Amino acid sequence: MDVDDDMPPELVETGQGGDEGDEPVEKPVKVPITIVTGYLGAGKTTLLNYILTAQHGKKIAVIMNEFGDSLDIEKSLTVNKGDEQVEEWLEVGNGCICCSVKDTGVNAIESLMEKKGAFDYILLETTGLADPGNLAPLFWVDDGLGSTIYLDGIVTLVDAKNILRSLDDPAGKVEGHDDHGHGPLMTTAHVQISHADVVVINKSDLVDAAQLDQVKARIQAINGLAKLHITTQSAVPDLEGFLLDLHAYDQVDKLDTAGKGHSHLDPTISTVAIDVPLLEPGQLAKVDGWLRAVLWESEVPGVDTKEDEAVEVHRSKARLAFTNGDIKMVQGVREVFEVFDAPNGSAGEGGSSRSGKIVLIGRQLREAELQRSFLATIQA
Ligand SMILES: Nc1nc2c(ncn2[C@@H]2O[C@H](COP(=O)(O)OP(=O)(O)OP(=O)(O)O)[C@@H](O)[C@H]2O)c(=O)[nH]1
Repeated sequence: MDVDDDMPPELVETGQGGDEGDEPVEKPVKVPITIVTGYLGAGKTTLLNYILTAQHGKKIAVIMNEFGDSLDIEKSLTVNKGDEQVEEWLEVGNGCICCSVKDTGVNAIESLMEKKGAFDYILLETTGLADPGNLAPLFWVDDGLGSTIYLDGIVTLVDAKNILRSLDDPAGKVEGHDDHGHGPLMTTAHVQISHADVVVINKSDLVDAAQLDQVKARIQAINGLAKLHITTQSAVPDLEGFLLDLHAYDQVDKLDTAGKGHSHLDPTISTVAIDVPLLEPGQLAKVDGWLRAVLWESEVPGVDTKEDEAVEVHRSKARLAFTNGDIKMVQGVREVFEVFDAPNGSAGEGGSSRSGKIVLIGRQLREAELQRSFLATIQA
């Protein structure tokens, strides 16, 4: 990797005390972190090696979560910074970083940056069995906590030859999602795709055009929002916008699902889009309440949902337009969601500012029912 050792550190020292007069207030530059997930053998290591050798001139920390069979108390984090490889030991309670590190993971990465200097970018490779929905909220740290890292997005690699089999293989049933023994099979492959902001369909050399189309259609049926890239040897054409600088959690740029999630090609997970009319400012609380019912309680307000029909939302995004000209956005992963003002000058999706949309990705999402429930709630 081409690293200029004289490159100024990106982490600007925070000013001490408040009496510097005209001194500009120095704030730490936040370092984006992308979570790279994907089934065993999909090509994650190939991707990370590809990034480390690409001539992009950025200092990128690649954190590989070495995960063996045993539940060791310590896991090795191998961090590649330029030519230098350093080993850091990260304490975890048990299991892998994704399910047990919680705040420790963020702290460990921050202390690593303190010791080793700032990176432009951090890529965190998860184990093949990781459920990114457990990991993302840990790195989606509240601004108020003053973290020096922020979650930029989730990239999922899939193996074009094996992904359809993985989605239908009962051996891959994901743990920690209670469906009361009902409902179609949900595998680790499902949750890795449903949470993804970018899906890289790798090993495209091992399938023909028709098989590739089938893979694409199935993935889009699950996650109608993710960007898809087709690769061999994990060679993405560029880094920015493909793997880095995704801003998947602090912007809502496009909510164009174009009906992709409606195909019912996947029995388990779908993407639904709910039209949101122009809202009065006072209706925001109702929208918030509706989202809480759906995301927190797994309920669809006004619908008597049977236990085995409970909704489970993995990813949510929304754009809300108000009569006073305000545009608000919603970002969510599992039950964690955030409503924020659209960045200045952004209409959010380049569309009309007089209407909005809520897009949900998850299990048991019945679009017409959700649409009716939403309208009834905001009009009540
Ligand atoms: N044919 C083909 N093989 C590939 C491609 N990309 C990677 N491979 C090979 O597939 C194997 C698995 O790739 P890895 O990058 O180790 O996959 P991984 O996702 O890191 O796998 P785990 O560490 O087991 O989770 C390696 O032997 C790679 O050389 C590709 O596009 N086509």
